[in-house]
Amino acid sequence: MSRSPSLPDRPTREIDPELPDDKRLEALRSHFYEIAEVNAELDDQLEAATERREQLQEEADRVERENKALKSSSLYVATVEDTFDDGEVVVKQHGNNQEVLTEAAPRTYERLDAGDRVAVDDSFGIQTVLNAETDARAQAMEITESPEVGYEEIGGIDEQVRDVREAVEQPLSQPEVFEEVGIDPPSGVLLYGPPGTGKTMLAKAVANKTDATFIKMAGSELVRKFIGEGSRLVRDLFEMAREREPAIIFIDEIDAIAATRTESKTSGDAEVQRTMMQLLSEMDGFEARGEVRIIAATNRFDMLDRAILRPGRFDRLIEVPEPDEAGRERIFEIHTRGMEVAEDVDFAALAAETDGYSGAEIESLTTEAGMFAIRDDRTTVETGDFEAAIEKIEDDDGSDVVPAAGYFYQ
Ligand SMILES: Nc1ncnc2c1ncn2[C@@H]1O[C@H](COP(=O)(O)OP(=O)(O)OP(=O)(O)O)[C@@H](O)[C@H]1O
Repeated sequence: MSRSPSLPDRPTREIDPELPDDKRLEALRSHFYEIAEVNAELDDQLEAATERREQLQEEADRVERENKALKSSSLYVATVEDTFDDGEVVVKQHGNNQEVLTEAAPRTYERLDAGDRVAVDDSFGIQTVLNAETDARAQAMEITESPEVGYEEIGGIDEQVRDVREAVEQPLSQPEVFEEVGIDPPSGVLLYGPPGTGKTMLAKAVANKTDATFIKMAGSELVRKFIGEGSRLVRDLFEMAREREPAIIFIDEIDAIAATRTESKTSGDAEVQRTMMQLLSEMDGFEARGEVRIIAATNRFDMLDRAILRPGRFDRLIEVPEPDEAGRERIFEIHTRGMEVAEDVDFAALAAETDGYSGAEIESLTTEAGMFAIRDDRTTVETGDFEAAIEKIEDDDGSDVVPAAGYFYQ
């Protein structure tokens, strides 16, 4: 923006009252001319300022119009492939991968680089350059600075907790131990087992214990929601983790991007392949002793492409099974800690009755029991409430709770 011009000095002149009249008149006249000149100069400046104000107002109106248009119409996300000196730009639209030569307004053009993501309208006019907030990156990743989950809140999988602490926590909290012994800690840890058994909790608890940033990305979302952006988001994920060290990267439902290759050659498959290749290359280029640890989880171990299990990738496998009876009893205790529970409620008996329940199912059972107490106008939850909750859950399911079907271990 141009600087405002400085104002001319105000002319001052002392006129000696002793001067003869004609000399005084002459002096006054020339003072008057000086003032008139300054006045003319100020007039010019005022005119220029008014003109500039009009320009700025026009600019403000234009930005407001653009803003409204952006809010009211749907735009498509595209990636800049190439820029040319004359303001022309090649963009590739996400989803259908259509490449288009378009033009960018000079102001927008100045900010564009190949690889940037932009929003384009129906006629491929570039409306805006996407920044970090509007970026898929922000939506695709869940970032928590040291999540509030402790190991003591995880029941029935003590052995798994110990394994994860050894493989993920220790390399972060005591890297010197690995250095002294001269070994690299496991590169990545894969937690596998049925849904709702505490895999996410475990990853969060490690982040909490090590004061690490927890960055979660769901494989299924990469494939469903961010079509065309998977490999870039995986790159961003690792970059983000490096920026926020110490960090735990948690890739949930990794089977969605790392499933065994199928015969079909649809473009969707190719996209998933690219995402997985990016993941593998990120892991291969990873500093094993660094301050970023990677945990992935899956309910479908049988579907995984073995390439991701090679040494230097997910080379530590930890099975997180459904809790056994003692584990279920512990989980009942954990999830009723904050509840008013009648003295005679027998968690061991409830555990015996809930064969096949996962941690997540026991959690919803305790909530359901609490609801029965509320319906009955009580603040204390009784055995009958738990029984009613079990009945309700099993009725809703149409049968006994069955362990998640369709996954197999090695
Ligand atoms: N072992 C457990 N001890 C205590 N609570 C548990 C346990 N497992 C699951 N839960 C409860 O269930 C919720 C969901 O568990 P979590 O998200 O960790 O499961 P998950 O194994 O990651 O499941 P998914 O495979 O479906 O992502 C937790 O927030 C917790 O309240």
